[in-house]
Amino acid sequence: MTAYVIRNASILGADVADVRIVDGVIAEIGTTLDTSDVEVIDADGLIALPGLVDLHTHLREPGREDAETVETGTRSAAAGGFTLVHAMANTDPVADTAGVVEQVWRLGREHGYCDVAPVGAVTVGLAGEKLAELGAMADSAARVRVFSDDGKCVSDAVLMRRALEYVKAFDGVIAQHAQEPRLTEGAQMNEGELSGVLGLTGWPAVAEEAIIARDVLLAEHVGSRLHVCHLSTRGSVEIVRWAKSRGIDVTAEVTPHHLLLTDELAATYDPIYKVNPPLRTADDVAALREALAEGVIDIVATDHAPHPSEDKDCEWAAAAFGMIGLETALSVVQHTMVDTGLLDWAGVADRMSARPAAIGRVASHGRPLAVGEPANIVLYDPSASRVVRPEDTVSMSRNTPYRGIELPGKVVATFLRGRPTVLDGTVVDEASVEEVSA
Ligand SMILES: NC(=O)N[C@@H](CC(=O)O)C(=O)O
Ligand SMILES: [Zn+2]
Ligand SMILES: [Zn+2]
Repeated sequence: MTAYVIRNASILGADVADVRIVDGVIAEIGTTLDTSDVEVIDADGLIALPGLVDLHTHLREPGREDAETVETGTRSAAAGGFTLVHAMANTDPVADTAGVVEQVWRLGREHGYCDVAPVGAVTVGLAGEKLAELGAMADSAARVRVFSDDGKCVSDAVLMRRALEYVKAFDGVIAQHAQEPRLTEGAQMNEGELSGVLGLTGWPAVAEEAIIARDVLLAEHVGSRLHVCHLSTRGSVEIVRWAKSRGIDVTAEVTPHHLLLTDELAATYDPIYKVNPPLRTADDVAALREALAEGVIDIVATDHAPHPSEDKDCEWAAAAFGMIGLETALSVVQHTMVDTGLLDWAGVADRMSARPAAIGRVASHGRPLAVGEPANIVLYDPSASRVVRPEDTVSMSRNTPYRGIELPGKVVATFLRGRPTVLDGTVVDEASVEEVSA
């Protein structure tokens, strides 16, 4: 394996140092390291962060390979600075057996752009009727620890209780898509004054908050671990804050789009802004940013949801919910959290690498940048900027809500166990990379 010295990187946005990578591991960190017999990566002006970890990615394979595959989705992830993504279970077939999760895990290993940790479904076929083989998925080669019916809510309280109880045996977590189904029948956008004006059925905040309130109480009752997917309202923040103050083992994520965009975009009737949960108000956005800074919201997760143009380029009511996000996540977090003074780069590393790995119980990612640790590293230029163009995306799908928007920052390089998956801002093609040792 090629050895590297990354020269003059600002480690977590602080001290400037050189980083030596040998055999996939951080071998030395210091100033003016010897560069004989290594490839030198010039990181002047760049920030070094630990490889990012996404707890919520839709890779679409198996079943919707016209939207994304494990190969294209992990390329997109690498381009965004990620070294591990958790692949959501709402595929076709659903990832509700050891066989399917092992297939997804194996595809991730084969393509090698970033690691893939499959999420297992909570219920068979996401149908919300009976528990899937949680234990078999946990014991499989994929070692599943995160279970979710994402896209659908586990709305039956008894099933949710059973699932929370079951995963305790292997330290798993239930990641809930908090959406009370009866309160959101036919829902199209955030419920408020604007939904009335636009004539689109509203998705009230209470539909999210009621499920989160129920679930934190269930998690407390059975002494288990709950994770809240894509939390989107001020009221949800207050419930999670209350639950944490009681010692309930709950964690929560916010997406980049909910940190930046608001429901007013629905007035365009452009379904690029149609997402679940819906874009909320500016007041919600302010609450989400503060909660992420404070740590009440633990992590940023992309909810990268690729859809082909035929599922998005149609009238609002008929369009699919979801937007892509892997390649813009770090830029949106810089814009909303760092450039606003709410979070420093060490905080970004915590919310986008260390904590998501900890929630997913993945020991080999989210590690500090320190000697002896696996060389999962992203080099990021915070002074760069770009106007987002859908045609520049590495993802197979083009449904980015940031089209035409100027965002700061650029991922210059990503290293996965010492092997560059991105160099000079470009994904390193498989053919030209060295074989990773198994
Ligand atoms: N977020 C979305 O709007 N869509 C997701 C499902 C989900 O995350 O709930 C999808 O799978 O497309
Ligand atoms: Zn969801
Ligand atoms: Zn999702």
